[in-house]
Amino acid sequence: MGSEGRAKGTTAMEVGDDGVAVITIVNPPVNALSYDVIFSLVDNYNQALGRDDVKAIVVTGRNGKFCGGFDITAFGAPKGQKDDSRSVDFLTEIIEAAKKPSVAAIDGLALGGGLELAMACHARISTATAQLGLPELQLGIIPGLGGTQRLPRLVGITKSLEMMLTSKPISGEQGSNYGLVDAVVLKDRLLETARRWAIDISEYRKPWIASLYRTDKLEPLGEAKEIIQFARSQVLKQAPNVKHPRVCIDAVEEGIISGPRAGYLKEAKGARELQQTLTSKSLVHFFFAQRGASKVPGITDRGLTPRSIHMVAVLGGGLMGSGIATALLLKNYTVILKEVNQNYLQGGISRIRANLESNAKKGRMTLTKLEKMISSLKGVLDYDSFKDVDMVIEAAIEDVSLKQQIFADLEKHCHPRCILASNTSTIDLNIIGEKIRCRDRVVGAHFFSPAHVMPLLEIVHTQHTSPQVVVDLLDVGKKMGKTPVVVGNCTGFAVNRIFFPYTQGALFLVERGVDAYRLDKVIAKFGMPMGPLRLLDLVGFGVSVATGLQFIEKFPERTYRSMIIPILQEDKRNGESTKRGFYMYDEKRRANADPELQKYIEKARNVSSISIDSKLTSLPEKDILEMIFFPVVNEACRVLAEGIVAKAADLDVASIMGMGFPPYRGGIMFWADSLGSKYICSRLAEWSKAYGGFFRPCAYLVERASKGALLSAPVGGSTARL
Ligand SMILES: C[C@H](O)CC(=O)SCCNC(=O)CCNC(=O)[C@H](O)C(C)(C)COP(=O)(O)OP(=O)(O)OC[C@H]1O[C@@H](n2cnc3c(N)ncnc32)[C@H](O)[C@@H]1OP(=O)(O)O
Repeated sequence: MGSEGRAKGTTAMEVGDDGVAVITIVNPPVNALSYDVIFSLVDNYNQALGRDDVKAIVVTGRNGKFCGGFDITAFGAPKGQKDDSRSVDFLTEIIEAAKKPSVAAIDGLALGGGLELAMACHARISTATAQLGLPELQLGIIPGLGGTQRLPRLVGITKSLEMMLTSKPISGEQGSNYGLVDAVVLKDRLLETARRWAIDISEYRKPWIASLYRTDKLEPLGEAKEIIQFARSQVLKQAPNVKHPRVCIDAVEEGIISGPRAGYLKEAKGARELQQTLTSKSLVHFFFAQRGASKVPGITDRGLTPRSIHMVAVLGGGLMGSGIATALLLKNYTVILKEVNQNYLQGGISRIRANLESNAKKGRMTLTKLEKMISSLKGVLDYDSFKDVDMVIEAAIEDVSLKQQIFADLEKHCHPRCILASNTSTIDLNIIGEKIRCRDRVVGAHFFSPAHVMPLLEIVHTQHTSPQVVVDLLDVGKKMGKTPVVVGNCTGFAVNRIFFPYTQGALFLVERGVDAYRLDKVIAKFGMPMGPLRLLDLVGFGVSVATGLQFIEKFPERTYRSMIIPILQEDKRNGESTKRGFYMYDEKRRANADPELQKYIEKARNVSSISIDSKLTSLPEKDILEMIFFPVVNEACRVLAEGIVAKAADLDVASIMGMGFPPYRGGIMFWADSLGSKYICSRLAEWSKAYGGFFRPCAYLVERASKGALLSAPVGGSTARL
């Protein structure tokens, strides 16, 4: 709460000769509204309102950032009743209802409580690039300082619901088009314009507007009800497992039907209750876990600064390589694409162009920008131009000797500081770099398909990789808009290691009599984008067989050997690409159940001498979920215990961004801890007795369970491979 110890942020007030008090929020890095900031803001406001030499007030934020919203680190912190009402009421009572006008001068960002503060002011002046939004729903809560009431009154119900339900901000420029912003100015004119505007309001040359009581932007009641009903049906379809989007819509609706005061009260109650939910705690955990993922002990704490990377070569123009090249071009890197022949090269370039064009079609860039990006791409068939590149990302097929040869060639043709990265998803990097001398430059840059869309980047670090190279790649990853997770070197690294048991568990259950389509439905209902069998179809059986072989070799004692996929392959069923796998696919790539699947499953049972297990055929949903996800938790525990990741939260990020684990469950380890290590271990032990090694709980899990300890509590000892 900040009343004890050092204050967490403050505000500064300066009164000018023009009679304007400028109150500046000072709480780096994003000027969040901590309780100390709120109290200081209230105190300065009261002073300004009481002073005879102050005619009007301008609120702004230090260092080009208006305000990043309520201080998320203070969520759930104990606070007295008095503090609560003081922080909620001051926007309406002290700012909006004051006898002196307020103007918000916005640069950088006005998010959450920051935008709510700005909306309580009587006008908003912004730079064109500032980001304005109410992203509270991404944290499992709703706006709590009047946002659900004021935003619809400033931009209309449709736009406000879109902004809140997607958590996406709009720019100052767009804000001006929608009516959220009163004027857009250059950064160096911001304060001056806001001051003048404030004086103009106080002297009645500009309107004195209280957003809460505006109605001119609201759609007519009948239309409003339809919009709200539509939004409600959409969130029920898209986010059935969480309630905060519905609470948000309810608060908006209350304000429209019963007036802004009633809406405000409904919002305050909803916001307070939602903060205590597991959903919100999970999403807040994910927020900090994402930011924590790029803080790697022993690497990012050495004071190294990233070197500048301009030119990147991508080796291989297949699906992965072209996706990586697209992602680089989108962030203005110069890219060299190398292929083995003209045909493949042309194919790669066409794929990149198609990716960029699809971005342009969605209105994300102009055609001029697209052409400029294409002009930053050079296709080559040899290494002649590699002497100038700062980083190479190899994205050739998963063939060890081919990759070894490529890296040996790269060492000859690239300058000695060039970073040599491989996009391999499973192969040990020490083997890939075996034939070269400069192994400190070798690093894994594991992107996920499609690379220009998927947000995760797994940075794989061997015992030879220099910390500087990891720091450089972290910087490139962030500039590409990815969330990087740094992991140690092993078969499958972190993501594929924990992903593998997910599909294996499904094959195990199906072979023993669980209905394949029911299984997928149960997993999708839990919140995964699709069930494991649909996923196997999507990825293609070739990839899963290749990965499976690596796992059988490395972890034979716990790799489940199912015959279903090889038997499907015998009939040229390779998944979605062949229009048949576990499902059959129509022209529109829609997956439909295939009655013939049963025939293949029965054949697999015969070949492996497995019979249907009557205990499993009518397994309740809860047991299906646990039998699929507990082996994943078990493998995640091994990855943590081996020091492949620095902390459990990294696995939460990896599972959400790499596997599609629902973010509102906080990630695989956070979710597991919500169930308890004891319970998970006991279930695995029970299944392992009945069904063998695939389910056997690992030593780490057994140890945590015996103490009733959290799986995410820091790991002791010196096993770390980072
Ligand atoms: C009552 C109200 O209705 C409730 C609210 O306001 S809830 C809060 C609403 N605000 C938000 O959701 C914004 C959350 N923040 C963000 O989206 C992004 O951090 C940002 C767009 C502000 C900045 O992004 P970026 O420049 O990439 O920097 P980023 O690394 O994310 O953040 C910088 C630091 O600020 C911290 N931070 C960002 N927003 C914060 C906030 N609202 N509270 C506390 N810390 C915050 C981050 O944790 C990070 O800390 P670290 O350096 O120790 O890791």
